[in-house]
Amino acid sequence: MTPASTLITNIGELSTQDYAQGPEASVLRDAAVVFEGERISWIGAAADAPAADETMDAGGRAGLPGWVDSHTHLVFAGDRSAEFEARMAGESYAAGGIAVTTAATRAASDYDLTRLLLARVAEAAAGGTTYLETKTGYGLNVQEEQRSARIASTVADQVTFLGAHLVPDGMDAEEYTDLVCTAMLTAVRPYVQWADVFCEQGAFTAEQSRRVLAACRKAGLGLRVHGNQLGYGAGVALAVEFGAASVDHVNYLSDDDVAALAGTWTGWGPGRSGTPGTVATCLPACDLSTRAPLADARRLLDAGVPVALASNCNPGTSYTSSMTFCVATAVLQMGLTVQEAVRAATFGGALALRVHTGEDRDGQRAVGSLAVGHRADLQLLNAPSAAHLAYRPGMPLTGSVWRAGVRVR
Ligand SMILES: N=CN[C@@H](CCC(=O)O)C(=O)O
Ligand SMILES: [Zn+2]
Repeated sequence: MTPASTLITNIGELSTQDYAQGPEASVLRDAAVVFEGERISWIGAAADAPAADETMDAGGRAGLPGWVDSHTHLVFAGDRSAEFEARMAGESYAAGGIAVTTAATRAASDYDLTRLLLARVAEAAAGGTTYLETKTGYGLNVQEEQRSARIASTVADQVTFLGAHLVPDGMDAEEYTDLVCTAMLTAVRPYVQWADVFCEQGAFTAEQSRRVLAACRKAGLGLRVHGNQLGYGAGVALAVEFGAASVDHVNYLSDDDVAALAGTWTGWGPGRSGTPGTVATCLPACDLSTRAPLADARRLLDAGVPVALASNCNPGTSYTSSMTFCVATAVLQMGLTVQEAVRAATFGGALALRVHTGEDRDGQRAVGSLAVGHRADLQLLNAPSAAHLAYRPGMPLTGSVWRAGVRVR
């Protein structure tokens, strides 16, 4: 049973990602945290910590918010390791592989799809992920997209409708786009908070993407876009035009794309209130698995665009939910500092999902940073500092993990 209050003390380095007092003040030494139920009730110097029902000594280990994985595709069945092997032998990635997963997903029972999803979420939690979004997109007809959305909504923190992932075999692209915007949208609507579109050659054109985004916005959904993954294109511009919360992949960006994203953040700053703009979500595990150029997160941050790091866990382009792998790659190969990478994988993801604030909205507490009133999502590393995530890549550094005050590892 979870005690009413828990004190975790002797945390050698606590990266709170709470910029209310500025970035420097967000890393505490010799710190402690108190959870009451699902929320953080106290945070500060270990020497000043109040008593609690239960105490845990962190032994000088590092603490940080649980990872917020803002981009996954976890509702699927089947295996595409042959496609991966072919890619490693020189084939290039094409959106058409999605059809293989669609066939396997449609053939799976509700029980099997739920079991697979639960196992993937448990794997992510074991790696320190305490909040995650997942998408539909392997059903691709009204009944199957609704089924994916329904199953996802029982397990994931947030669900995104991605009916516009690929035009299924045998359907005309225009007719399918109409279906996504009408009957399919109505069928999934009770189960989802967001809509997404794969705006790319081989998937949906800019015009089709625009129709999907307009219909989903009218239905009251928040928007996100898979954009600029396989080449330069309209994804970023559309995301900005529609006020999307994020545009994801962003491997091929023109100067205009970067400037447009930066423009959405005018008047907003970390630690201050204001209306957030469009987050650029980088997916390094996907870039490596598709042998694509790593998204230029350094350029985005330097231009003033907040970046999220996410796993994009899916069977085609990124079959891993390891956020520690993404963080290590961002530091070692994408030019981010350790704190920038940790921030992108915690606060950045929360910003992309609009759960970064401290308001207790519909039972939703802020995640992605550690402060009084936020959800008690904490991970302790088997290391004295967050730097070890990149200093010792591939090592089993995830120690204890709490999600909403409950120990999950
Ligand atoms: N790019 C589009 N969708 C997924 C890949 C889906 C698949 O190939 O199964 C992605 O984000 O990479
Ligand atoms: Zn994706």
